[in-house]
Amino acid sequence: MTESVSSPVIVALDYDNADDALAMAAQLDPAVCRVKVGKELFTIAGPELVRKLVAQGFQVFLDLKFHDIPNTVAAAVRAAANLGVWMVNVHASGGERMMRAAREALEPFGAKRPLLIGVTVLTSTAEEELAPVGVGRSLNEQVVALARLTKESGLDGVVCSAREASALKTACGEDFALVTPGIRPAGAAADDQRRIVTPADAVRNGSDYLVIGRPITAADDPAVALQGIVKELAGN
Ligand SMILES: O=c1ccn([C@@H]2O[C@H](COP(=O)(O)O)[C@@H](O)[C@H]2O)c(=O)[nH]1
Repeated sequence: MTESVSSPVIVALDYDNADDALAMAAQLDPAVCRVKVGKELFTIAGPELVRKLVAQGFQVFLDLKFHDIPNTVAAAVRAAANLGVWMVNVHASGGERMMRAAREALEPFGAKRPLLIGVTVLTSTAEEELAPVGVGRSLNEQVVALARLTKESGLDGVVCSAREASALKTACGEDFALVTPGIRPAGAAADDQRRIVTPADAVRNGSDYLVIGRPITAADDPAVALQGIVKELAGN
């Protein structure tokens, strides 16, 4: 696995087959960006594809957002660590006992363990969608509360929108990693995302890692799109 990666970009390999994902990866440099395998690709291509990406030198974020009873989540996170991934995540709303079980499952991996991250509120969620699912707090309050719980449970950071990054650095400290999807270059379509931020603003707000899918993978030339984003960040 590449030890140092020059940009904070994590390219979301959201494809419905392994060949397309590997073709995209072939256009990427593991010294420049990381890659993310999510639910669609993992369901279709499974652990073999993850092993291939790791063998190619990529730091792989396995974005399966586990949410289950503590014993099941602990076992799933352990299985992810055995694949050699760099980062894995669980839903913070699974609660402290679930998150602590996941963290403890990684103890035997020592310094080689993946980063363990809690998902706060999905970047596709808008303020008005919280009340119907029983959340009475404001979106910002909910994100901060879940991030604090994630930190108290011993995890390394959270997934959030870069809109909340500054508040979370204040609430949880500089070392608490902020992983932010919902990144859109100026003028790009929001698609199904609701809390979007440009790459440069995300870094200015305090994001540590920028998860970017369609603005790169659906571009006419994905390598050029990535280069443009990396350049924008370098000028930051
Ligand atoms: O809150 C979240 C958590 C995960 N994601 C994932 O990130 C990418 C974003 O892709 P885009 O094409 O750049 O919108 C995708 O894989 C999501 O599953 C997220 O968007 N928001």
